[in-house]
Amino acid sequence: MSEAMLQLDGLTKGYLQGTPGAVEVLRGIDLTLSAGETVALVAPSGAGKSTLLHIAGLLDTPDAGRVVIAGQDMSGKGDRARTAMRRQDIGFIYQFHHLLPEFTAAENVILPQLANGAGRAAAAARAAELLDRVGLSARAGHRPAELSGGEQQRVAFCRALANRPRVLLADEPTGNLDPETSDRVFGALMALVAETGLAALIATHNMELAARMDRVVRLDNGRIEPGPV
Ligand SMILES: Nc1ncnc2c1ncn2[C@@H]1O[C@H](COP(=O)(O)OP(=O)(O)OP(=O)(O)O)[C@@H](O)[C@H]1O
Repeated sequence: MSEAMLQLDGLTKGYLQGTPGAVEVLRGIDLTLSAGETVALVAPSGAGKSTLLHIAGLLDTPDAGRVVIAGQDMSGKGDRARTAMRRQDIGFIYQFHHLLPEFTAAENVILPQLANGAGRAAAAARAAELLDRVGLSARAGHRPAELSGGEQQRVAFCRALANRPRVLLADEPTGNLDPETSDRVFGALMALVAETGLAALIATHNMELAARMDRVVRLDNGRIEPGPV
């Protein structure tokens, strides 16, 4: 393990403050992931997992505390700096994959690379390599509607890793995959983590997968506790 890649310091976040429905979701989150480290985030429903992933991924801002990515403190940074960091250095895999329906699997993996300044040939080669690693070469020309849910999820995985992010944030990335495919996708993810030194924070309810990561942490009552769970 080497330098900190994702550092969350004293994050707090509440909703509807000052109203009777006020909820304090995060009450002081401290969590650091090193380069090449995989951490399973386990949380009961409603504990604030999405809130935490959104703040870590610069899609939302905390009430207090800071998010440091690859040594850069992102608190107080403007929209442009946050967007640039998100595009270059953060990969997201959502529970619902949000693929672009009018584009093929390959194009869904190519487009974020073009947006990040890659050339077309290099982007296409990278997309082909990633799709191959998750067993989808034969589906590269299919649109999302022509793919199964698990196949769409695998495309989302390739898209998230296309720009070689330094941080990967995932919400149940293997949630709707059968055990064998889940194993394959997880294996591909682990290999990519080892090759690229990215830091991966992966929310999952799958204890078997969680146990294969470097560390398990539990989010409960607004705080992070170390595993076991
Ligand atoms: N915009 C909002 N306004 C008010 N309350 C919110 C808002 N977003 C989330 N909450 C509340 O904050 C809490 C945490 O929500 P969050 O979506 O982060 O949970 P989660 O752990 O991801 O849940 P799940 O695993 O069930 O998807 C919940 O009690 C939710 O009702």
